[in-house]
Amino acid sequence: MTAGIDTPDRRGRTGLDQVGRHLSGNDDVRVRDVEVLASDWYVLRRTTFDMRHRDGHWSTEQRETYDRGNGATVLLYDVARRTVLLTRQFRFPAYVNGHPDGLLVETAAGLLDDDDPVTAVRREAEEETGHRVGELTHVFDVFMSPGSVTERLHFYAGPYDAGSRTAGGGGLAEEDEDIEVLELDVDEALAAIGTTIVDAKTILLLQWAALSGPFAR
Ligand SMILES: Nc1nc2c(ncn2[C@@H]2O[C@H](COP(=O)(O)OP(=O)(O)O[C@H]3O[C@H](CO)[C@@H](O)[C@H](O)[C@@H]3O)[C@@H](O)[C@H]2O)c(=O)[nH]1
Ligand SMILES: [Mg+2]
Repeated sequence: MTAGIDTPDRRGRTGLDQVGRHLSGNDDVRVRDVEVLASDWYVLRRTTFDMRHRDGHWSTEQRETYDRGNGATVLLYDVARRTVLLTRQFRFPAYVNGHPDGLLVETAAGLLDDDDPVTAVRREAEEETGHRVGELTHVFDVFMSPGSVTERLHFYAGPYDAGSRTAGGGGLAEEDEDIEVLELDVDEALAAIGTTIVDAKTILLLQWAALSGPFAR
């Protein structure tokens, strides 16, 4: 009996070794085995598969994949005041990989957990920024790091103003989240790309907003 495989682990999960075994969309890929290497919080798997190359020969490959589920993110914008509402929070993976203090400026975002993307993005926007988003524009759904991380991130944008504010934001105290809410002039935010704004989802949304979204000229 193994927790997470045939009995629930401490997060209630079973069947963690079944994911990916039955893929059938690509005749040139045959999955042979899935091993769970780690599942303390999210799940790291090693998958062995046969792959037919473009010249016709087959090889056996192994790939590790890190599975945190999927996520959703939203750019909150105010066209009249030309501002965007962002967050700042400590991100250990960025800190350990060269970011000077690990405090990343980001659009509000979170994992879907068991919700659909629209429900999840409304929940995260309110928890993190304290604004209840009304209308939402779907922008695109994107693989953020397709060589190793399974996540597909769902992108949205929606207006905010003084009237959409319901609470202070800042994240969930019970999850120890500590999230600062940051209102920036959109031109200042665009100018900060590559220096103080180095989070991919945030850059994608800011550039979309300037090119074809609410701040397009
Ligand atoms: N105990 C524990 N908690 C964790 C761990 N990893 C994450 N958490 C907690 O899990 C929660 C995740 O918060 P969300 O707001 O749902 O997700 P997110 O980390 O903001 O993710 C968003 O941004 C990511 C980075 O751009 C995106 O990858 C993701 O899709 C989403 O948009 C946070 O409370 C975080 O502290 C862990 O290893 N252990
Ligand atoms: Mg979050």
